[in-house]
Amino acid sequence: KKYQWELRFCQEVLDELHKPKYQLIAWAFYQPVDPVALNIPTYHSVIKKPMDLSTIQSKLKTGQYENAKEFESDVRLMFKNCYRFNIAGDPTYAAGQQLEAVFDEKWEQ
Ligand SMILES: Cc1ccc(Nc2c(-c3ccc(O)cc3)nc3c(C)cccn23)cc1
Repeated sequence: KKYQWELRFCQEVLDELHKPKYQLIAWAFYQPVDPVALNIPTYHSVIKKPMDLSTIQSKLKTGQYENAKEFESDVRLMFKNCYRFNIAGDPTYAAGQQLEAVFDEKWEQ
């Protein structure tokens, strides 16, 4: 199908974000935010649509993305959530900015 190569590129970009060289800035995004573990009980009242790299990976593997646009909007949602919940200048906010820059670089390659 014509979207096959698009989705193959999405996997390539996702693999890039998981590379060890980005671990320092990506690790907070590997798994869903755990409000209990992180002691942020307000998280789910602030963030209506949580998103993270493991959820994106499973959606890609189970054919839940029709095309690259749908994949990209989940990646952007993940970063928007990070900027909405975290405070500019905080480590996680800065990590999100840096990881989004890596994504942008690879995405528009
Ligand atoms: C008190 C407090 C303040 C900020 C945070 N941010 C944060 C987030 C986070 C990621 C994405 C997101 O949309 C929201 C939060 N992930 C973490 C992790 C893995 C460790 C430490 C802090 N972390 C945690 C606790």
